[in-house]
Amino acid sequence: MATKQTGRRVLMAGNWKMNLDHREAVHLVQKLTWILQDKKHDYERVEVAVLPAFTSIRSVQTLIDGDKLHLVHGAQDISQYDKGAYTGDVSGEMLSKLGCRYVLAGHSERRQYHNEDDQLVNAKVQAAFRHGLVPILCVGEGLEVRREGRQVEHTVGQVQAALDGLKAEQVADIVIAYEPVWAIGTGEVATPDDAQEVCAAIRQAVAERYDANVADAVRVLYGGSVKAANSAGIMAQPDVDGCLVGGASLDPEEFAGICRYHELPSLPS
Ligand SMILES: O=C(CO)COP(=O)(O)O
Repeated sequence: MATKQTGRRVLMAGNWKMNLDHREAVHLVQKLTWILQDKKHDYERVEVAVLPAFTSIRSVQTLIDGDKLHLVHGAQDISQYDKGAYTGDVSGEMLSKLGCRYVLAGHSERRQYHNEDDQLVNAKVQAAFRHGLVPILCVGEGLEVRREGRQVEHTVGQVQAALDGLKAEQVADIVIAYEPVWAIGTGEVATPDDAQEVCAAIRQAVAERYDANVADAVRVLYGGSVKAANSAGIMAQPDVDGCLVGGASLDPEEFAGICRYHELPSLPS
C-alpha cells in the first residue's frame, strides 16, 4: 500500500469556495463521512478537513460535534484584525469558537479578486496563530511566471514573505499549499514532477531559514485540479503531504476517493 513514510500526517482539505448553502453543506459532510466510514477510513493516517463558506461553518460544527465525526473543519479566510469596526470581516476568535482547526490564508482567488498582497497574507497568518488556528498558507505562480520558468523563485518568495516574524515552532505547525494558479479550476493539473519540484523547494527554503527539524515537520500540500484519478501520482511525490482540493471536494465520492488515494494506482496525470 502506497502510504507515506515521512512521519508527517497526510492532510486532504476540501476548499468549497463560494459553494453550498448550510443545508447542502450538512448533506455533503454526511455523505462524505458515510463513504469514509464504510471504507473504515484511518483518519490518523489521512486527516480529512472541509473548509465551508462562513455561513455554513456553524451547521458543519454542530454535525461534527453531535455525531462525533472524525473529520475537522476550517475557514477560507480570516481577518488580520482581532475585533472591532471592520465591517464584513470575521475574526480568528470567532472561527476558533466555531471549532475551526484550519484557515486558508492568501488563496490565489483572494490575492486576485481582493488584492491581497504578501504583507496582508503575513498579517492573516499571524492572526491565525494568535487564535490557535493552523494557517494553510496558499502560494503559487501564474501562467506567465511558469512560462518564464520562475515558478520556484516566485513561490518561495511568497512563502518567505508570509513567514516574516514567525517563530520556528509556529512554522513547524503551518501547512503550506502550493497551488499553481494556472492549474486551479482549469482541469490543467501540474504533473507530479512539477508539484514535487516546487514543494521540495518550499521545504528546502524552510530548512535554510529555520532548520531541518522544522522543514521535516512542515506539511506541504499540492492544489490545482486534483481528482481521485490523479491523486495517487501526486501523493507518490516525497515532498507532497496532501492536497488542497477545490471542485472535486464538492463531490463526496470523488473527494473520498482522493482521501483514499492509496487504494488507487498512481497513474501519470
Ligand atoms: O483552488 C483550489 C483549492 O484551494 C483548487 O481548485 P480546483 O481543485 O477546483 O482546481
